[in-house]
Amino acid sequence: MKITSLPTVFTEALPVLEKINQAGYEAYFVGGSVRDLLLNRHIHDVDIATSAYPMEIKHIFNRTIDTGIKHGTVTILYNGNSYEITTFRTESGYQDYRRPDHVTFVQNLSEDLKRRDFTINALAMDASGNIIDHFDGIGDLRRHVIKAVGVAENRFHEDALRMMRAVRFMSQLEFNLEEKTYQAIKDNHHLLSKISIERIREEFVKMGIGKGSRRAFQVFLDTGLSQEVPCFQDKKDLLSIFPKLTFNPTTEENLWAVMIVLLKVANQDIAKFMSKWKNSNAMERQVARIVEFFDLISSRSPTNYELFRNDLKTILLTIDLSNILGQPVNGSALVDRYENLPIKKQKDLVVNGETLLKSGIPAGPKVGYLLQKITQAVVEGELDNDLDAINQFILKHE
Ligand SMILES: Nc1ccn([C@@H]2O[C@H](COP(=O)(O)OP(=O)(O)OP(=O)(O)O)[C@@H](O)[C@H]2O)c(=O)n1
Repeated sequence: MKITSLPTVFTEALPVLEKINQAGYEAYFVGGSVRDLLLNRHIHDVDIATSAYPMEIKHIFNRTIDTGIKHGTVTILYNGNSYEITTFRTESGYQDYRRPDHVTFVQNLSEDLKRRDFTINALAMDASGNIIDHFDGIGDLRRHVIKAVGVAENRFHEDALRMMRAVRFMSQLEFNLEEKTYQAIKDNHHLLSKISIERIREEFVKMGIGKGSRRAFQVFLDTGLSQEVPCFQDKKDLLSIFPKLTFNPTTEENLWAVMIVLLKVANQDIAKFMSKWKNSNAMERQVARIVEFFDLISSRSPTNYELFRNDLKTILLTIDLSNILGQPVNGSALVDRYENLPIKKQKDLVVNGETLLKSGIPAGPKVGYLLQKITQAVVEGELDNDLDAINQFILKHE
């Protein structure tokens, strides 16, 4: 197969391939970019594989960064873009089912393609647009199948994360798992426990927000992979709800929001669950806001109006909460309600603890009690956020 019309991301990178070729070495576009080109999907960057050694690449290009010389990778800067160029290699010395300890450079592309995870990822393209496909990756793209290169079990023993990648691609591409690949995951799911949660999380999130997430979740459960993820170990029932949802989360925040709501419905410890994921601090803060926000919605007694943020509005508008909360929830009505709140944060209230003390309320629990009553009445629209009105209200409730 020959591709005659290439997107810019490739045409911009063609001179890089040509320069390597002119120096007497082979060079190809490889991996996800070739797969996505054939699927007509958006391509964010291209990776290059070559017969040249890293030192030779450093001679050919002026501006280079030693990204992973030991593993054969040099990043080059060319015409305002950066490209990762990796020497053809096989991987050996896998210990702990993680990344290889050392790699062996090889002189032909064929060996390099053989070590890759799935047939659809073992494609290469030369500078003239010819596709090199030793494992019928093109056929599998047509059949919508994720199939391991060679013996599936071996691929997963080399890198157990590949089992998560399989379900992630299933979701992103809306593909099926080839039978032997599926069986190999089922037989080897326990190997996933060797992989760090950070690497699992990256694939889990991609799986959770892909178009085929619900089918992928089912496989994540059925193969036993979910059992190997610490926070899901005792949550089979909870996870089984996911494939039945009537919508797909499309952002990471939405995915966590769905998880949180599911945990809430099941009355489970959200903080414990979330801490096991080792999310970034920023995501943790976002998650905390989502948790409090759902508290707000389900209890219908808002206490902290600062929690209402535009980004959370999206969740309300895009997720069918009725489905997960098991009670009718009109997302847009809730958005309207919160948007039109007389006060959106505690500071907006014309009184606070100090002003109440100054007006003669004795120090003690009464202050907090009154403040809460006032806030609630203002939020519910029963009381104006006005000093006179509030003073009248205090007289009645003292
Ligand atoms: N555990 C892994 C990770 C990667 N690869 C190979 O390295 C390529 C590049 O990997 P990566 O950039 O992580 O993923 P992509 O397949 O490019 O997918 P995406 O960019 O969508 O994440 C893959 O296509 C695959 O050939 C592999 O064999 N095993």
